[in-house]
Amino acid sequence: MADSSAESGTTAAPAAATTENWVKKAEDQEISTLVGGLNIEKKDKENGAGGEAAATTQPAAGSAENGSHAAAAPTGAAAPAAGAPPPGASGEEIETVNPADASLLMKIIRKGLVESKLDLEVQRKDPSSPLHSVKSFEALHLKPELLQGVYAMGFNAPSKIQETALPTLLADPPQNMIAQSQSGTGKTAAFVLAMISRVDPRKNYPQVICLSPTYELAIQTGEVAAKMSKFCRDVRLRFAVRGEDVAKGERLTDHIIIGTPGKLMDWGIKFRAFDLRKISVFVLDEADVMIATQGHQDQCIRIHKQLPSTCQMMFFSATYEKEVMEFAEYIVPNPIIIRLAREQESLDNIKQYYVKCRDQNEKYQAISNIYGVITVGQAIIFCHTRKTAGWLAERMSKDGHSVAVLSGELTVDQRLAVLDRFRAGLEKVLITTNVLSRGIDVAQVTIVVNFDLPMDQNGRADCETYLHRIGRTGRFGKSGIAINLVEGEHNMKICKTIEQHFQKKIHLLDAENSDEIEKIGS
Ligand SMILES: Nc1ncnc2c1ncn2[C@@H]1O[C@H](COP(=O)(O)OP(=O)(O)OP(=O)(O)O)[C@@H](O)[C@H]1O
Repeated sequence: MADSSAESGTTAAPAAATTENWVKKAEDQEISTLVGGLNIEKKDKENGAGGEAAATTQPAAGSAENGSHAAAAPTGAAAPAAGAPPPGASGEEIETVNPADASLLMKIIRKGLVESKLDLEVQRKDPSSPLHSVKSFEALHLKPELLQGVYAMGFNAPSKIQETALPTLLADPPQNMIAQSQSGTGKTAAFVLAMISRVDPRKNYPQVICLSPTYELAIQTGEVAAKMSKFCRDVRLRFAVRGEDVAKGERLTDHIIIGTPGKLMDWGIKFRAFDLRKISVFVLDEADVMIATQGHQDQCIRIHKQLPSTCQMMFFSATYEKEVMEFAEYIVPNPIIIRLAREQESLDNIKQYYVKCRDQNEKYQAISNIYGVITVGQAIIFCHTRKTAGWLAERMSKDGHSVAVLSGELTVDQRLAVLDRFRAGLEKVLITTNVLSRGIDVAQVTIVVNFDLPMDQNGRADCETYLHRIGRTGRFGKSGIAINLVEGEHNMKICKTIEQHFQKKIHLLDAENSDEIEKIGS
């Protein structure tokens, strides 16, 4: 199939645009003097539009492999011609989520702290030793300039994980920590505060290093550090990321280095631009994303080997899988482990339906009918592949509906643009793939449609993805409706498996009860 994106002008923006946007974002946040001084934008251009940016932000895209580009928003879906049969699940790869991209997107679209009502679990070597917890930032006895920075960020009180983690992270003698809690609960702010607090600005050499899995994630963390240390004028930060270089023979005098493992390894081991043996704090952020990235784990271990035994190790992850914990235990001796259980999504407030469709045309018809009845609220439609998403968008657009498309080959900037438009209500319908199955909190979404039922690569029901697509947490506990388009016996089986798995009835939706949707859609 020809790649028609060029014709429609929707080809992914060059990587430099992404980079520029980060710089722009940093400037917007009044930290241009800090981040701007890094000259990222200029260096990227010199380096030919940041080749590594493409490597770090694009791996999920795979657009070169299958040659299909779905559109950015809203109508220019440049996928197969309208009327062409939509691809089934079998012939094509189901779109998978790149953890680094997903994490970045979540960070950017999140509006603030994710609060949890659930309990924090703490494990430590000596359970009888008292564990401090603070209810205010003052109680941490921070340097006044640092406290000023914290308040200037609008943080009034520590989040749940910060209450327990911060006293330990700041304690003397330093203690190692492994902390796990879902994205958005305040981990970054916690370790950044600890990093700044540990710096002795009188010593002109790097004392703290923080490893992030990708360029963009490192920049995000750097932005938080720059903001928080805004009033600590003698604390210097440096990014060790693509586009940043050290001159031959240069010895770094910055206190905190935030970067990706490859670059940090080059600077610390190959070029000896700083002495890893003088590092007193080592932070490993997004450890779960880190180990999902080829080669990063080994690089982290190589850096870690050079650190002194007295170095305080801080290890943060959003998940608590076996692999992550094995890595954590290798890197972090005698840690205090803090875990905050994830708030589970549930199907409690969701009415679930299925519509029997004989073929793709009937599926399309069902979608058109649903579109017709949404007068208030918005809908998200999930497809397996970006090809199907593009096909559906093209067809709906041709029929005069205004739809947005979000799939994996879009750059982060393009995804944000699509989401911003959708959030603003400029389109009623967002067509997407699994790239968005987690973390959607667009409050006004009332209808979720599974154009393709969630299944794994082997064609088995994927109940977890189903829950992520349509479930709501207590926080967003509004009622909603889920509609599953069921085509053929195999789909029907999947639908039944999902029903049994959650022990929640999925009702048949047909002409007799179609007014149900009208009630919810209005
Ligand atoms: N104590 C606080 N009070 C108010 N807002 C906070 C506080 N701590 C963090 N935040 C804000 O909450 C959001 C999430 O915080 P943070 O990025 O630290 O979470 P995280 O757990 O590190 O997320 P991720 O796993 O995605 O990196 C950010 O917008 C941050 O500015």
